[in-house]
Amino acid sequence: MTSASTNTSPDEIPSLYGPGKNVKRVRTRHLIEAKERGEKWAMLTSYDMYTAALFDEAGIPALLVGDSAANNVYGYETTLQVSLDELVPLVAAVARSTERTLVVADMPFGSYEAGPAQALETAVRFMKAGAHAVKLEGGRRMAEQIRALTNAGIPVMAHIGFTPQSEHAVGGYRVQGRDAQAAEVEADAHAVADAGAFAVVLEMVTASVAAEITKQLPIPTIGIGAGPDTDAQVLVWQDMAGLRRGRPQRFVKRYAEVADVLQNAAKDFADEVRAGEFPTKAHSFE
Ligand SMILES: Nc1nc(=O)c2c([nH]1)NC[C@@H]1CN(c3ccc(C(=O)N[C@@H](CCC(=O)O)C(=O)O)cc3)CN21
Ligand SMILES: CC(C)C(=O)C(=O)O
Ligand SMILES: [Mg+2]
Repeated sequence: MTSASTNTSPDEIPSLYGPGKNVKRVRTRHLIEAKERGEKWAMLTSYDMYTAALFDEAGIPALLVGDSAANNVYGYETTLQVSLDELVPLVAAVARSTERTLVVADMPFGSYEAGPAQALETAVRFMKAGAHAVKLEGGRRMAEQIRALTNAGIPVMAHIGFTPQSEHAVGGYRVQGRDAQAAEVEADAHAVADAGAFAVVLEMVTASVAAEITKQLPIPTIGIGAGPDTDAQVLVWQDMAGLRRGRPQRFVKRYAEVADVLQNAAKDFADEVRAGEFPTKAHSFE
């Protein structure tokens, strides 16, 4: 994609691939090197061409095609309902629309739990669609899958702490790592790093446990509701940009009110059509 849609030159972007870095395509090693330099970075979700191109041009070094497409694209109640067939075309669209960002495909519920062979089959579909890495939920219990994918040349981002796909086993949306549970989350973090994961998402983990894990692991930690001390942060873009209405989760900060902008545009359009003000001669053909 060209930069026609923004006026930001790639050279001005203060990021992993900013001035002097000249990184053509962000690789997993760049994210690991950023940790070594103490450079923090941001990941966003993306599920379509325009957001992918805009976030790529904005210097976001990693984009996640999340299974959160379930409730942010497809209108399902939870992530449990979205299928691999529904996610593959979104991964392909994001991959086609970006030049430099690392595209991570989130493996949906039911597409990897059966074992390494199933996980490999799923990951291969995503890589053929254009992904550069895959993500899966689970710590110690997914070590075999992480190792199998890594051995096949597929970078794996792990996801521990609160794992939405296991909502029903976990007993709801609950903060992980309090009290005695801290040791469990830490054991998961070490297990995924030892199994070969290049990064790990920590979701709704207490800030102190996330900080401790971040200090101990050689790979970057990416927090969502995990406090300020992880190496990176991730948010669902519709939450971050205020496209999703309603009370945001505690861990969300809204950086725009896109819902208002978009709805006002729709209202203005409809008002002008009703009033006979649109289209004018300028929008018409002789
Ligand atoms: N739009 C969206 N944002 C997300 O962050 C997100 C998704 N969708 N879908 C997949 C998962 C589900 N996630 C979620 C969704 C809701 C809460 C939530 O309601 N949290 C409340 C209560 C936490 C508590 O019980 O203490 C909060 O206020 O943070 C948390 C994680 C994170 N992911
Ligand atoms: C919230 C992030 C980490 C995620 O897994 C998703 O968007 O599906
Ligand atoms: Mg997910």
